[in-house]
Amino acid sequence: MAGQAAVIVTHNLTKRYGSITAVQDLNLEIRQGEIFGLLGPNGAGKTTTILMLLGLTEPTSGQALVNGLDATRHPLEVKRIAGYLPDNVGFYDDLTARENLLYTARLNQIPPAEAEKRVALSLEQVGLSNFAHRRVKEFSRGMRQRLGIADIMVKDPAIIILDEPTLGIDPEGVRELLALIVRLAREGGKTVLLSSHLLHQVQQICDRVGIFVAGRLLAAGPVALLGHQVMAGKPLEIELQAEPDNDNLLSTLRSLQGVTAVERHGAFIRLRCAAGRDIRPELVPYLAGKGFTLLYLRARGYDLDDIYRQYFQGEGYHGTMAG
Ligand SMILES: Nc1ncnc2c1ncn2[C@@H]1O[C@H](COP(=O)(O)OP(=O)(O)OP(=O)(O)O)[C@@H](O)[C@H]1O
Repeated sequence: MAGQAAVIVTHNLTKRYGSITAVQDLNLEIRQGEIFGLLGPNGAGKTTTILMLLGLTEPTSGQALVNGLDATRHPLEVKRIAGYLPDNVGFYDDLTARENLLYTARLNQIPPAEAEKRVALSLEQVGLSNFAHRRVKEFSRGMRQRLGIADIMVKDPAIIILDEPTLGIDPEGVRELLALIVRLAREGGKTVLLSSHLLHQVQQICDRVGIFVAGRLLAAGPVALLGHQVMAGKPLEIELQAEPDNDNLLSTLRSLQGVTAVERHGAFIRLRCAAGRDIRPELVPYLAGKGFTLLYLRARGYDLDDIYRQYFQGEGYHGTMAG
Protein backbone atom coordinates (compact mmCIF):
# COMPACT_ATOMS: atom_id res chain seq x y z
CA MET A 1 0.00 0.00 0.00
CA ALA A 2 2.96 2.29 0.55
CA GLY A 3 3.30 2.94 -3.18
CA GLN A 4 -0.34 3.92 -3.65
CA ALA A 5 -1.45 7.49 -4.24
CA ALA A 6 -2.67 9.52 -1.28
CA VAL A 7 -6.38 10.16 -1.83
CA ILE A 8 -7.12 12.01 1.40
CA VAL A 9 -4.62 14.61 2.53
CA THR A 10 -4.94 17.30 5.18
CA HIS A 11 -2.52 20.14 5.82
CA ASN A 12 -2.68 21.70 9.27
CA LEU A 13 -6.43 21.30 9.19
CA THR A 14 -7.96 23.27 12.07
CA LYS A 15 -11.52 23.95 13.21
CA ARG A 16 -12.53 26.20 16.06
CA TYR A 17 -16.01 26.76 17.40
CA GLY A 18 -15.65 29.95 19.41
CA SER A 19 -13.23 29.11 22.17
CA ILE A 20 -13.40 25.35 21.47
CA THR A 21 -10.75 23.90 19.20
CA ALA A 22 -12.40 20.81 17.74
CA VAL A 23 -9.49 19.93 15.41
CA GLN A 24 -5.98 21.30 15.69
CA ASP A 25 -3.33 21.22 12.94
CA LEU A 26 -4.28 17.84 11.56
CA ASN A 27 -1.85 16.40 9.03
CA LEU A 28 -3.11 13.17 7.58
CA GLU A 29 -2.46 11.09 4.48
CA ILE A 30 -4.65 8.17 3.54
CA ARG A 31 -3.69 6.07 0.54
CA GLN A 32 -5.78 4.37 -2.09
CA GLY A 33 -7.22 1.02 -1.00
CA GLU A 34 -6.38 1.61 2.63
CA ILE A 35 -8.69 1.11 5.61
CA PHE A 36 -7.81 3.92 7.99
CA GLY A 37 -9.31 4.15 11.47
CA LEU A 38 -9.69 7.55 13.08
CA LEU A 39 -9.90 6.57 16.71
CA GLY A 40 -10.68 8.66 19.72
CA PRO A 41 -13.13 9.25 22.54
CA ASN A 42 -16.34 11.29 22.28
CA GLY A 43 -15.61 14.88 21.43
CA ALA A 44 -12.12 14.15 20.06
CA GLY A 45 -12.97 15.87 16.77
CA LYS A 46 -13.59 12.87 14.52
CA THR A 47 -16.93 14.00 13.13
CA THR A 48 -15.67 17.54 12.63
CA THR A 49 -12.71 16.16 10.65
CA ILE A 50 -15.03 14.09 8.47
CA LEU A 51 -17.33 17.06 7.85
CA MET A 52 -14.34 19.15 6.74
CA LEU A 53 -13.16 16.35 4.41
CA LEU A 54 -16.59 16.32 2.80
CA GLY A 55 -16.77 20.09 2.46
CA LEU A 56 -19.76 20.18 4.81
CA THR A 57 -17.98 22.37 7.36
CA GLU A 58 -15.42 25.00 6.53
CA PRO A 59 -12.02 24.75 8.23
CA THR A 60 -10.88 27.72 10.32
CA SER A 61 -7.47 27.23 8.75
CA GLY A 62 -5.54 24.59 6.84
CA GLN A 63 -6.72 22.46 3.97
CA ALA A 64 -8.51 19.18 3.26
CA LEU A 65 -7.83 17.56 -0.12
CA VAL A 66 -9.80 14.65 -1.52
CA ASN A 67 -8.34 13.22 -4.73
CA GLY A 68 -6.40 16.45 -4.99
CA LEU A 69 -9.54 18.60 -4.75
CA ASP A 70 -9.93 21.19 -2.01
CA ALA A 71 -13.04 20.00 -0.17
CA THR A 72 -14.13 23.51 0.77
CA ARG A 73 -13.96 24.81 -2.78
CA HIS A 74 -15.28 21.71 -4.55
CA PRO A 75 -17.84 20.12 -2.22
CA LEU A 76 -20.02 18.76 -5.05
CA GLU A 77 -17.15 17.02 -6.81
CA VAL A 78 -15.96 15.62 -3.48
CA LYS A 79 -19.48 14.35 -2.78
CA ARG A 80 -19.30 12.38 -6.02
CA ILE A 81 -15.96 10.79 -5.11
CA ALA A 82 -16.67 10.12 -1.44
CA GLY A 83 -19.66 8.24 -0.02
CA TYR A 84 -20.53 9.13 3.55
CA LEU A 85 -22.29 7.11 6.22
CA PRO A 86 -23.12 9.45 9.10
CA ASP A 87 -23.40 8.09 12.62
CA ASN A 88 -27.15 8.44 12.35
CA VAL A 89 -28.13 7.53 8.83
CA GLY A 90 -31.44 8.91 7.59
CA PHE A 91 -33.87 7.10 5.29
CA TYR A 92 -37.48 7.55 4.35
CA ASP A 93 -38.96 5.18 6.88
CA ASP A 94 -42.20 4.59 5.01
CA LEU A 95 -40.39 3.60 1.82
CA THR A 96 -38.89 0.15 1.31
CA ALA A 97 -35.15 -0.48 1.24
CA ARG A 98 -35.23 -0.76 -2.55
CA GLU A 99 -37.28 2.41 -2.97
CA ASN A 100 -34.87 4.36 -0.78
CA LEU A 101 -31.90 3.21 -2.84
CA LEU A 102 -33.68 3.93 -6.12
CA TYR A 103 -34.33 7.43 -4.82
CA THR A 104 -30.62 7.86 -4.12
CA ALA A 105 -29.85 6.61 -7.64
CA ARG A 106 -32.28 9.15 -9.09
CA LEU A 107 -30.70 11.97 -7.08
CA ASN A 108 -27.36 10.90 -8.51
CA GLN A 109 -28.71 10.90 -12.06
CA ILE A 110 -28.12 7.22 -12.58
CA PRO A 111 -30.29 6.01 -15.53
CA PRO A 112 -33.25 3.82 -14.42
CA ALA A 113 -32.08 0.52 -15.92
CA GLU A 114 -28.59 0.95 -14.45
CA ALA A 115 -30.14 2.05 -11.13
CA GLU A 116 -32.17 -1.18 -10.89
CA LYS A 117 -29.03 -3.22 -11.43
CA ARG A 118 -26.96 -1.29 -8.93
CA VAL A 119 -29.66 -1.34 -6.28
CA ALA A 120 -30.12 -5.10 -6.59
CA LEU A 121 -26.36 -5.68 -6.47
CA SER A 122 -25.85 -3.34 -3.51
CA LEU A 123 -28.62 -4.99 -1.51
CA GLU A 124 -27.12 -8.38 -2.27
CA GLN A 125 -23.63 -7.28 -1.25
CA VAL A 126 -24.82 -6.10 2.15
CA GLY A 127 -27.00 -9.18 2.64
CA LEU A 128 -30.35 -7.38 2.46
CA SER A 129 -31.80 -8.85 -0.77
CA ASN A 130 -34.51 -10.62 1.20
CA PHE A 131 -35.52 -7.34 2.80
CA ALA A 132 -35.62 -5.26 -0.38
CA HIS A 133 -39.37 -4.81 -0.16
CA ARG A 134 -39.57 -4.19 3.55
CA ARG A 135 -40.16 -0.69 4.86
CA VAL A 136 -37.11 0.79 6.49
CA LYS A 137 -39.03 1.58 9.66
CA GLU A 138 -39.00 -2.16 10.38
CA PHE A 139 -35.20 -2.32 10.19
CA SER A 140 -32.89 -2.82 13.17
CA ARG A 141 -29.96 -0.45 13.64
CA GLY A 142 -27.58 -3.01 12.14
CA MET A 143 -29.79 -3.40 9.08
CA ARG A 144 -30.01 0.38 8.69
CA GLN A 145 -26.23 0.62 8.80
CA ARG A 146 -25.93 -2.07 6.14
CA LEU A 147 -28.54 -0.28 4.07
CA GLY A 148 -26.49 2.88 4.56
CA ILE A 149 -23.50 1.12 3.04
CA ALA A 150 -25.68 -0.18 0.18
CA ASP A 151 -26.79 3.43 -0.34
CA ILE A 152 -23.15 4.43 -0.70
CA MET A 153 -22.46 1.53 -3.05
CA VAL A 154 -25.26 2.60 -5.39
CA LYS A 155 -23.18 5.74 -6.02
CA ASP A 156 -20.04 3.59 -6.39
CA PRO A 157 -17.63 6.16 -4.90
CA ALA A 158 -13.85 5.61 -4.74
CA ILE A 159 -13.77 6.68 -1.10
CA ILE A 160 -16.05 5.56 1.70
CA ILE A 161 -16.25 7.53 4.94
CA LEU A 162 -18.03 5.91 7.86
CA ASP A 163 -18.72 7.71 11.14
CA GLU A 164 -18.99 5.27 14.07
CA PRO A 165 -20.36 2.51 11.80
CA THR A 166 -20.58 -0.14 14.51
CA LEU A 167 -22.28 1.94 17.19
CA GLY A 168 -25.31 0.26 18.76
CA ILE A 169 -25.03 -2.95 16.74
CA ASP A 170 -24.92 -6.40 18.33
CA PRO A 171 -21.69 -8.47 18.08
CA GLU A 172 -22.86 -10.60 15.17
CA GLY A 173 -23.99 -7.48 13.30
CA VAL A 174 -20.62 -5.84 13.97
CA ARG A 175 -18.78 -8.88 12.65
CA GLU A 176 -20.80 -8.80 9.42
CA LEU A 177 -20.40 -5.07 9.01
CA LEU A 178 -16.63 -5.20 9.49
CA ALA A 179 -16.35 -8.09 7.03
CA LEU A 180 -18.31 -6.03 4.54
CA ILE A 181 -15.98 -3.04 4.97
CA VAL A 182 -12.96 -5.29 4.40
CA ARG A 183 -14.53 -6.69 1.21
CA LEU A 184 -15.19 -3.18 -0.09
CA ALA A 185 -11.53 -2.29 0.35
CA ARG A 186 -9.89 -5.56 -0.68
CA GLU A 187 -12.18 -6.63 -3.50
CA GLY A 188 -13.68 -3.31 -4.49
CA GLY A 189 -10.45 -1.29 -4.20
CA LYS A 190 -12.23 1.37 -2.12
CA THR A 191 -10.41 3.64 0.25
CA VAL A 192 -12.11 3.53 3.63
CA LEU A 193 -11.91 6.08 6.42
CA LEU A 194 -13.84 5.12 9.49
CA SER A 195 -14.15 6.78 12.84
CA SER A 196 -14.74 4.95 16.07
CA HIS A 197 -14.26 5.04 19.80
CA LEU A 198 -14.65 1.24 19.95
CA LEU A 199 -11.03 0.33 19.53
CA HIS A 200 -11.06 -3.40 19.91
CA GLN A 201 -13.75 -3.67 17.26
CA VAL A 202 -12.08 -1.74 14.51
CA GLN A 203 -8.44 -2.52 15.13
CA GLN A 204 -8.91 -5.92 13.49
CA ILE A 205 -9.67 -4.42 10.12
CA CYS A 206 -7.64 -1.18 9.93
CA ASP A 207 -4.41 -1.09 7.95
CA ARG A 208 -3.49 2.02 9.91
CA VAL A 209 -5.05 3.95 12.72
CA GLY A 210 -4.76 7.53 13.88
CA ILE A 211 -5.16 8.17 17.58
CA PHE A 212 -7.10 11.34 18.03
CA VAL A 213 -7.53 13.02 21.40
CA ALA A 214 -8.88 16.51 22.12
CA GLY A 215 -8.57 17.59 18.49
CA ARG A 216 -4.99 16.41 18.05
CA LEU A 217 -3.63 13.42 16.22
CA LEU A 218 -1.24 11.91 18.74
CA ALA A 219 0.03 9.08 16.58
CA ALA A 220 -0.70 7.31 13.33
CA GLY A 221 0.46 4.02 11.91
CA PRO A 222 -0.20 0.28 11.82
CA VAL A 223 -1.37 -0.96 15.22
CA ALA A 224 1.66 -3.21 15.68
CA LEU A 225 4.08 -0.36 14.96
CA LEU A 226 2.34 1.98 17.39
CA GLY A 227 2.56 -0.77 19.97
CA HIS A 228 6.33 -1.01 19.51
CA GLN A 229 6.72 2.76 19.75
CA VAL A 230 4.57 3.12 22.84
CA MET A 231 6.09 0.17 24.59
CA ALA A 232 9.71 0.90 23.68
CA GLY A 233 11.85 0.97 26.79
CA LYS A 234 9.03 -0.27 28.99
CA PRO A 235 9.45 -3.56 30.78
CA LEU A 236 7.84 -6.43 28.91
CA GLU A 237 4.67 -7.79 30.45
CA ILE A 238 3.58 -11.32 29.78
CA GLU A 239 0.20 -12.91 30.28
CA LEU A 240 -0.01 -16.66 30.67
CA GLN A 241 -2.02 -19.62 31.76
CA ALA A 242 -0.49 -22.88 32.95
CA GLU A 243 -1.57 -25.93 34.86
CA PRO A 244 -1.78 -27.02 37.53
CA ASP A 245 -2.80 -23.44 38.37
CA ASN A 246 -1.95 -23.28 42.07
CA ASP A 247 0.05 -21.06 44.45
CA ASN A 248 3.11 -23.12 43.71
CA LEU A 249 2.89 -21.94 40.09
CA LEU A 250 3.09 -18.30 41.24
CA SER A 251 6.11 -18.89 43.45
CA THR A 252 7.79 -20.94 40.71
CA LEU A 253 7.35 -18.04 38.29
CA ARG A 254 8.63 -15.54 40.88
CA SER A 255 11.83 -17.50 41.29
CA LEU A 256 12.65 -17.43 37.56
CA GLN A 257 15.59 -15.12 36.96
CA GLY A 258 14.61 -11.97 35.04
CA VAL A 259 11.07 -11.87 36.45
CA THR A 260 10.39 -8.83 38.64
CA ALA A 261 6.67 -9.20 39.42
CA VAL A 262 3.97 -11.86 39.24
CA GLU A 263 0.26 -11.17 39.75
CA ARG A 264 -2.94 -13.02 39.21
CA HIS A 265 -5.34 -11.20 36.86
CA GLY A 266 -8.67 -12.93 36.38
CA ALA A 267 -8.08 -16.21 34.62
CA PHE A 268 -4.53 -15.17 33.73
CA ILE A 269 -1.21 -14.67 35.43
CA ARG A 270 0.71 -11.57 34.49
CA LEU A 271 4.42 -11.26 34.98
CA ARG A 272 6.80 -8.44 34.32
CA CYS A 273 10.34 -8.95 33.05
CA ALA A 274 13.35 -6.94 34.18
CA ALA A 275 14.08 -4.01 31.81
CA GLY A 276 15.49 -5.24 28.52
CA ARG A 277 14.74 -8.89 29.29
CA ASP A 278 12.35 -11.24 27.47
CA ILE A 279 12.01 -14.50 29.38
CA ARG A 280 9.56 -16.09 26.93
CA PRO A 281 12.06 -18.49 25.32
CA GLU A 282 13.09 -19.85 28.73
CA LEU A 283 9.58 -20.09 30.06
CA VAL A 284 8.43 -23.31 28.37
CA PRO A 285 11.41 -25.49 29.38
CA TYR A 286 11.55 -23.88 32.83
CA LEU A 287 7.89 -24.60 33.61
CA ALA A 288 8.06 -28.08 32.06
CA GLY A 289 11.09 -28.85 34.27
CA LYS A 290 9.01 -27.92 37.33
CA GLY A 291 6.05 -30.08 36.30
CA PHE A 292 3.81 -27.35 34.80
CA THR A 293 2.23 -27.22 31.35
CA LEU A 294 2.01 -23.87 29.60
CA LEU A 295 -1.43 -23.37 28.03
CA TYR A 296 -1.31 -19.76 26.88
CA LEU A 297 1.33 -17.08 26.47
CA ARG A 298 1.09 -13.53 25.18
CA ALA A 299 3.24 -10.41 25.38
CA ARG A 300 1.02 -7.59 26.53
CA GLY A 301 1.13 -4.06 25.23
CA TYR A 302 0.53 -4.46 21.52
CA ASP A 303 -3.19 -4.26 21.76
CA LEU A 304 -4.79 -1.02 20.64
CA ASP A 305 -6.56 -0.67 23.98
CA ASP A 306 -3.18 -0.80 25.72
CA ILE A 307 -1.65 1.66 23.28
CA TYR A 308 -4.56 4.00 23.67
CA ARG A 309 -4.38 3.87 27.44
CA GLN A 310 -0.69 4.74 27.30
CA TYR A 311 -1.47 7.85 25.27
CA PHE A 312 -4.17 8.89 27.70
CA GLN A 313 -1.87 8.39 30.61
CA GLY A 314 0.77 10.43 28.81
CA GLU A 315 3.77 10.57 31.05
CA GLY A 316 1.90 8.68 33.69
CA TYR A 317 2.83 5.13 32.86
CA HIS A 318 2.33 3.86 36.35
CA GLY A 319 4.01 0.57 35.83
CA THR A 320 0.92 -1.20 37.04
CA MET A 321 -0.21 -4.39 35.44
CA ALA A 322 -3.84 -3.61 36.11
CA GLY A 323 -6.19 -3.07 33.20
N1 LIG B 1 -21.45 22.84 15.64
C1 LIG B 1 -20.70 22.91 16.74
N2 LIG B 1 -20.70 23.98 17.53
C2 LIG B 1 -19.94 24.05 18.64
N3 LIG B 1 -19.11 23.08 19.05
C3 LIG B 1 -19.07 21.96 18.32
C4 LIG B 1 -19.85 21.81 17.12
N4 LIG B 1 -19.58 20.60 16.59
C5 LIG B 1 -18.68 20.01 17.41
N5 LIG B 1 -18.36 20.83 18.45
C6 LIG B 1 -17.38 20.54 19.51
O1 LIG B 1 -16.17 20.17 18.90
C7 LIG B 1 -15.56 19.08 19.60
C8 LIG B 1 -15.36 17.88 18.68
O2 LIG B 1 -16.62 17.35 18.33
P1 LIG B 1 -16.80 16.13 17.30
O3 LIG B 1 -18.26 15.89 17.15
O4 LIG B 1 -16.01 16.40 16.08
O5 LIG B 1 -16.12 14.95 18.09
P2 LIG B 1 -16.19 13.39 17.84
O6 LIG B 1 -14.81 12.88 18.02
O7 LIG B 1 -16.84 13.11 16.54
O8 LIG B 1 -17.09 12.90 19.03
P3 LIG B 1 -18.33 11.91 19.03
O9 LIG B 1 -17.76 10.55 19.06
O10 LIG B 1 -19.01 12.31 20.31
O11 LIG B 1 -19.15 12.21 17.80
C9 LIG B 1 -16.46 18.82 20.79
O12 LIG B 1 -15.95 19.52 21.90
C10 LIG B 1 -17.80 19.37 20.37
O13 LIG B 1 -18.55 19.76 21.47
